[in-house]
Amino acid sequence: MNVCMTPCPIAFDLDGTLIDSAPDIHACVNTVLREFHVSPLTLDQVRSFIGGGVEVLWQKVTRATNTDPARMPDMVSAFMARYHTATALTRLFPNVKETLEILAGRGHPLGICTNKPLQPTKAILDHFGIRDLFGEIIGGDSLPEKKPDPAPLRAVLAGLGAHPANPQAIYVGDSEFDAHCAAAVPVPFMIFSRGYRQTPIAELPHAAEFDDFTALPALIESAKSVA
Ligand SMILES: O=C(O)COP(=O)(O)O
Ligand SMILES: [Mg+2]
Repeated sequence: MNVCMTPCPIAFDLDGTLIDSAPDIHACVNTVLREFHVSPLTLDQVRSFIGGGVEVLWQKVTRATNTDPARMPDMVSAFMARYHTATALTRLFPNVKETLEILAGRGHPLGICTNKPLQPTKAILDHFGIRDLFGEIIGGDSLPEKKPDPAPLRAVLAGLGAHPANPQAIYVGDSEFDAHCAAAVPVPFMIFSRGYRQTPIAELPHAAEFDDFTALPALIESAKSVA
């Protein structure tokens, strides 16, 4: 696998990595379930459904609530109508903004590769005043493919100036979708351990693990010496 040459492009996942968005997604899901006269789900349930994008989320919601899958398109539409304004309960994970500013200040081109649709992605980045830090943003509906397919991450890295056939870059994320996507590109994957993954970290391909964003710049620097 290629190693990162400083200052290499760095792509970030969004939900469960930069932002703790599960409370807003949970509230939004339950508002729609209420509208459709379906019993609500817990925050832990909804958090465990995040990572694959909106369709995967709603497949899991309809399964967990024993809802007729034929109702899913209407529920997804009702959810999407609310999703881009669902920012009130979302927080940046600690030290995210400071760390992004440090990495940008060192010259790393930064990007976002998320399965979250583009409109709510841009809305939440604007909400936190961090959208301008990212030179390329690919959402779950930007391309026909979603993570774990490598196409979205390849598109982000190409947009950040990485060589298409030889991307010397790093991906930072929290989930199974991210780990397998990075392995398929391939680029080294750094996993944020406080996110929404369901699998033990040891079972996921990763180059490094961290639980506080203040540790990330040093991990990225040390990736230069990974053989
Ligand atoms: O919206 C989702 O389900 C996942 O979003 P993420 O790719 O930023 O984790
Ligand atoms: Mg995620």
